[in-house]
Amino acid sequence: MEAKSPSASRTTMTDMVLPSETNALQNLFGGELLARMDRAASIAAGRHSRRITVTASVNHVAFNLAIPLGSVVTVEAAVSRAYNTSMEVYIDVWIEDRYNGKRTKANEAIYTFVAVDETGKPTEVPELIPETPLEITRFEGALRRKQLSLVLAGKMKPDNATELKALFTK
Ligand SMILES: CC(=O)SCCNC(=O)CCNC(=O)[C@H](O)C(C)(C)COP(=O)(O)OP(=O)(O)OC[C@H]1O[C@@H](n2cnc3c(N)ncnc32)[C@H](O)[C@@H]1OP(=O)(O)O
Repeated sequence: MEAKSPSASRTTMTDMVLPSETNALQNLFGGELLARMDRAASIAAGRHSRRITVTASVNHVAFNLAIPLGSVVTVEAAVSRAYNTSMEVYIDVWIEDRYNGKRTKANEAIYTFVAVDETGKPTEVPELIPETPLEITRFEGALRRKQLSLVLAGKMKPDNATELKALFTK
C-alpha cells in the first residue's frame, strides 16, 4: 500500500449554525458539533484508507469558544497518524467573522477511526507520512495518545504504555 500525506485526507466542511442546533444561550449545542466533527473525520479516514471506517474512540475534545447562532463554522479534519488498522484524525474548528472574513480557532478534537471490511473486521491502512511542521508535531504525539486511549479502554496494560510513561519520567 502506498504511503499518503495528511493532505490526501484533508476534509473541509463549512456550514452555519441554525436555531434548532443551539442551547439555551443560543450557542451551538456540543452534541451537534461532535456530530459535525465525526462526519468530517469519518470522510478523512475514508479518504486515507479507501475503506469503510468506524469511530473507535473520541480521544480528546476541547470546547474552547462558544459558537453563536448564525456563525459560519468550518470543520477541518485530516489523518494525523496511521497504524496497522487504525488512524488518528485531528480536527480543527474555525469560526468566520461575518464582516471581515477573519477566521478564529474555536475548538479542536482528536478521534480514532478503524478501517473495516464488509463484515466489520479491522483491515490494514496505508502508512501516513507527515510533511509540514504541524503535521510532524501531531504525528509525533499520536502514539502516546493512542496508548492513553487504549489504557483508559482497558485494552492495554499501563506498564506497556512506554510512550505515555516516558512523559512522566523525562
Ligand atoms: C462513523 C461512525 O460514527 S461509526 C459508528 C460508531 N462506531 C462503531 O460502531 C464502532 C464499534 N466498534 C467496533 O466495531 C470495534 O470495536 C472496532 C472495529 C472499533 C475495533 O475492533 P476490535 O475487535 O477491538 O479490533 P482490535 O482490537 O484489533 O483493534 C483494531 C484497532 O483499533 C485500535 N483501537 C481499538 N480500540 C481503541 C481505542 N479505544 N482507542 C484507540 N485505538 C483503539 C487498536 O489499537 C487497533 O489498532 P491497530 O490495528 O492500528 O494497531
